[in-house]
Amino acid sequence: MPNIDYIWKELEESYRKILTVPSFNAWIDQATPISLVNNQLTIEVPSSLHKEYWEKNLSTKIVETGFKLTGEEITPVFVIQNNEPIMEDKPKEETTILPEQAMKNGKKAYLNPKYTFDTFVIGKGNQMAHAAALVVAEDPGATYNPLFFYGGVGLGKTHLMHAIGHQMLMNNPEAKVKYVSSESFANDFINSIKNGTSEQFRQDYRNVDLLLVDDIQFFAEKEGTQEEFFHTFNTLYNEGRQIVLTSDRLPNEIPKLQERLVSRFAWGLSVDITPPDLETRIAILRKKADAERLEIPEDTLSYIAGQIDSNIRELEGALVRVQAFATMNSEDITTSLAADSLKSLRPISPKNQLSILAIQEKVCEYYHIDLKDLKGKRRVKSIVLPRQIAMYLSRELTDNSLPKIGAEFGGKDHTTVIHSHEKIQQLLETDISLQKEVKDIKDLLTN
Ligand SMILES: Nc1ncnc2c1ncn2[C@@H]1O[C@H](COP(=O)(O)OP(=O)(O)OP(=O)(O)O)[C@@H](O)[C@H]1O
Repeated sequence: MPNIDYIWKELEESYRKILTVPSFNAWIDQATPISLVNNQLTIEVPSSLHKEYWEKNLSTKIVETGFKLTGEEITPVFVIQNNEPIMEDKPKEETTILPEQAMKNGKKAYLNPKYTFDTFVIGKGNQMAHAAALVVAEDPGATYNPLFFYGGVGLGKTHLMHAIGHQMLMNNPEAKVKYVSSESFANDFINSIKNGTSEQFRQDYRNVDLLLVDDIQFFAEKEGTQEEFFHTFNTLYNEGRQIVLTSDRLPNEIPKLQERLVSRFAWGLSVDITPPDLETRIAILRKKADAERLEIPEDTLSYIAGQIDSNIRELEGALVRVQAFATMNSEDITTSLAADSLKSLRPISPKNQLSILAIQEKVCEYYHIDLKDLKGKRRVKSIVLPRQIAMYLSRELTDNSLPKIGAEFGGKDHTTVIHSHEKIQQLLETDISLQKEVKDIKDLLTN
């Protein structure tokens, strides 16, 4: 009987022949064979979404190949990884270059040619979002409609959205893809009313195969735009066209978003993108450095990745800064040069350095209460207010998502965090002593 490594290698080879490079990277590369016992092949995958996809689309191949190699019936069993980070230690797949036609169509659809699946590094915080994006790109309108990405600033939501557009155009160059920010949608709508071109507006938005709308939190409070978007959504959805949306938070957390939109957005799949872990940040920098043909030692990449822990846009900015600094001084890029060039960045990004725990501890110290109580459920006023302040500050001073903040407060729901944030925000408008207290705590935290 051939061993598990041999069988897996053969399987990889056969998948390579039938899958696109992004699909191979998303499904096969992210899976790990664990054991082969009594003809049962156990395979570890990162999420339930991966498990479903494997079971539905990829497992027949295992039975087929297994039989060819062993003469026996091999049964695949999928288990979900125990939150292990994914390390990029496998050789890189060759890059797919966008065919010229797909590139042209992508430009027409306002897609950034750099935001493809190939340039996207898969890591712990985004592997589910990446997999969902791929499913939608390969089979638009069929599985997750709408697909909704949410998460903090600069974590790759727009990138994945564009990648879906590019992939769809690669598969079908005739596909009509439209990408807009929610503000552009609102502006187009308002202009169409002003110029009497409502019919054209509708044609533009309702005759597409894929509509990508970025940052829909900016729909908040725009009644007319929401109304129009509601009809656009319905038309596209009813015709089986794919809709992909992004926001910095879940639909039900967007203030003044109409209930009927919130409920429609929940018809599909909402996926959170969380900040990348250190390995992923290093992998992103390495990919970027390779693309720019920069010579950077590994330890320098690790150093830079260690400086910026939540926003990938800032991470890329740091690399550009180091590169510019090296060019200006005609020096090679080393860790000490990176440290010099990033020195001045550090004080202006306290947002990245504060942890929720640091905020909680400072608030406890300030109000003389126990951390246990702050994170607990007691509803006495002397604890409730500091708890709300700590949640407020966690939202204001860190990039953590609402669910993450809730979790750090003894497993509270994200809606509790929203409520607390709103409550303190409201009080701060009029309550002078609270203004002073919050300012004192902020000063203590940032000095
Ligand atoms: N996993 C990743 N691999 C490679 N590059 C990434 C990844 N995630 C993000 N980036 C890069 O980081 C930058 C910011 O990403 P993007 O604009 O997609 O973030 P966003 O989540 O849409 O942010 P915002 O909330 O500001 O709209 C882009 O240049 C993008 O290419």
